[in-house]
Formats: sequence, C-alpha cells, structure tokens
Amino acid sequence: MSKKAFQDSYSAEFSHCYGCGRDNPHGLQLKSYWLNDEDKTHTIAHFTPKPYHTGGVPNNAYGGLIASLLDCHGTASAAAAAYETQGRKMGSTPVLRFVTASLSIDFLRPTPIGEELTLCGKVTQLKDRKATITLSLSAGNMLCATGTMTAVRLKSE
Ligand SMILES: CCCCCCCCCC(=O)SCCNC(=O)CCNC(=O)[C@H](O)C(C)(C)COP(=O)(O)OP(=O)(O)OC[C@H]1O[C@@H](n2cnc3c(N)ncnc32)[C@H](O)[C@@H]1OP(=O)(O)O
Repeated sequence: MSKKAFQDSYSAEFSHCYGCGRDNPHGLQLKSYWLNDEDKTHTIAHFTPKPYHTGGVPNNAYGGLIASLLDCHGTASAAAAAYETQGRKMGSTPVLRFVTASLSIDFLRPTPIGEELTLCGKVTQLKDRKATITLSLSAGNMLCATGTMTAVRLKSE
C-alpha cells in the first residue's frame, strides 16, 4: 500500500511501540489505514503471523499477539477519527494520542499462522477524551476474534 499509515504520522517519541512503532525493530510494526478515501469511518490493517508467533498449538497464533494487533489498530483508529472530527491532518499539532484504557476480546476460533490477517476497526463513539472502538480480526472470510476497546486521549501536558 502506498498510502501513509496512521502510525507513520506519530512523532519520533511515540514511534517505539512494540505493536506499531516504526522505530522498534523488535516489534510488529503494524500499519493502519482508512478503509478507503471515501469512507473515513472504517479502518483496516494487515499482518501475517510468523511461525514464532505461535501460542503453542501448532499453526495457531498466540492470543497475546492478537491482543497486541487489536490494541494498536484500535488506538490508531481512535487517533485518526479524532483528527478527522476536528478536520485536521493526522500528526498536526497539538497531537491527539490515545492509549488503551480497556480492551475486551472474544477469541472465536484459532487464528492461523502464515496467512495474511485482516484487522478492521470502527470508532462508534468519540466524546471528549474517550473513544469506543469495535474491532475484528479475520483470516480470509473466517472471523477469528472480535474486540471492544475504550481508548482515552492523553492530556496535552
Ligand atoms: C501515546 C502512544 C502512541 C503510540 C501508540 C500506542 C498504541 C499502543 C496502545 C497501548 O498499548 S497503550 C498502553 C496500555 N495502556 C495504558 O498503559 C494506559 C494506562 N492508564 C492510564 O494511563 C490512565 O488510566 C488513562 C489515560 C487511560 C485514563 O486516565 P485519565 O486520568 O487521563 O482519565 P480520566 O480519569 O480523566 O478519564 C477520562 C475518561 O476516560 C474514562 N476512562 C478512564 N479509564 C477507563 C477505563 N479503564 N475504562 C473505561 N473508561 C475509562 C473515564 O471514565 C472518563 O470518561 P468520561 O469523560 O466519560 O467521564
């Protein structure tokens, strides 16, 4: 994808996240985008688990990996929606950065290793500093996990 990912607009000090920091060579480096330019309500990201992302059951991904992916896609979606609501370019100052306050996940079926996963997000509520995001993770047409997140925007100080 040639578009700029949400995470690529994070400033250098916020670019070392294990899940999505572009400057963390040991991390997952997840990249999240709007689903398309016309629909800035749904977000998407892709990730292909490697064999070392196993949870122990052969060919199945570790639940913590799934949580990490949903975690980063959710907070990035919240930040993107907040900028969009304010009609501002992502990354412009003052920065709008969200952290996870709560994340609930339903693991519906095993998530395969070695197949491209699709993460989808939708910010269903954005009020003051608090965002609610619904999330899903699929392998092909197989829905493997769903999640609901509350993300809170960091105070400017
Ligand atoms: C900035 C980083 C960018 C890089 C990418 C990051 C992606 C990675 C995502 C992560 O993994 S973040 C790491 C895991 N999360 C944390 O470490 C967060 C730890 N918790 C905190 O720092 C604070 O508890 C938090 C900032 C979430 C809230 O503290 P505040 O004092 O700023 O919030 P406050 O008490 O003023 O509440 C603000 C609103 O959030 C709501 N809220 C706070 N905690 C909540 C909670 N746990 N569940 C639901 N709602 C919550 C609270 O009710 C309120 O809602 P209302 O405005 O409607 O009244």
